[in-house]
Amino acid sequence: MPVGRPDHSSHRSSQREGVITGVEETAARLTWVRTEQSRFEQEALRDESLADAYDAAAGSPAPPVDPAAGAALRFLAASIGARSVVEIGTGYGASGLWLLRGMARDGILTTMDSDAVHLDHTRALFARAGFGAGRARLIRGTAAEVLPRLTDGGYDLVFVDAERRSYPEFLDEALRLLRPGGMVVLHGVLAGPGGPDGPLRAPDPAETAAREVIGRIREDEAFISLLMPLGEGLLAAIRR
Ligand SMILES: C[S@@+](CC[C@H](N)C(=O)[O-])C[C@H]1O[C@@H](n2cnc3c(N)ncnc32)[C@H](O)[C@@H]1O
Repeated sequence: MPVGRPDHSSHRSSQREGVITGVEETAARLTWVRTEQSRFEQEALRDESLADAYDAAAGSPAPPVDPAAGAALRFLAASIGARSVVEIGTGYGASGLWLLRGMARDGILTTMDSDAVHLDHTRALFARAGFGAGRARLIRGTAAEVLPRLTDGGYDLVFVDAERRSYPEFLDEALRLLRPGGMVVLHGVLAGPGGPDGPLRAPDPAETAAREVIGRIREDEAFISLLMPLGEGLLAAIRR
């Protein structure tokens, strides 16, 4: 019986089918993930105050954390029963509201922004949401001006969402402010078109700074850390 070339065609077509099935499964899974995420987002936006914050920030140069990242902030604040929280970068108040919703009922949020218009908007927003002056301190100024006035070791959580090129300095300040076991959370650490091997373009100072804090936190055994691909990248770390 002549021995012909082995026929791989059925194997190839079943491989192709396998690949197609795999692609379809991945696509179906992604659709499901997006659907569930958007359900969470829709749920969050039923909260009128949050919806106001997102409306006010739309198209502004102070983009809010997206609802998935906001829900993570609320969760993190609740998980440590945060009573004293510092926020760098108030914006139009979305992240502040998420934090307040997770904090202990008598917790106080200290939030700062260099822009008075953002603070005025957020003060009114917080008041409408039931968080008056007793629950939130809104301070006008740059982080460099305000942070040195805050007490060492006095805070449970520090959230950073402003001027990424200053993240290394903000991390140093956050570590000074946190009590032992406190948590620092930085937003935007995965923003930008960079990739694992570095972008094929001139280095961007904001991205370089973000990479520096990711590296510092990852390599320092004093931290228990978590990098979440939510929003523009949320990096949380607890200092033992
Ligand atoms: C990305 S927005 C914050 C969005 C806000 N966290 C939210 O989720 O709604 C950044 C904010 O930081 C403020 N900002 C930028 N650089 C700052 C600095 N060095 N110190 C204090 N605020 C700063 C801007 O005015 C802007 O309102």
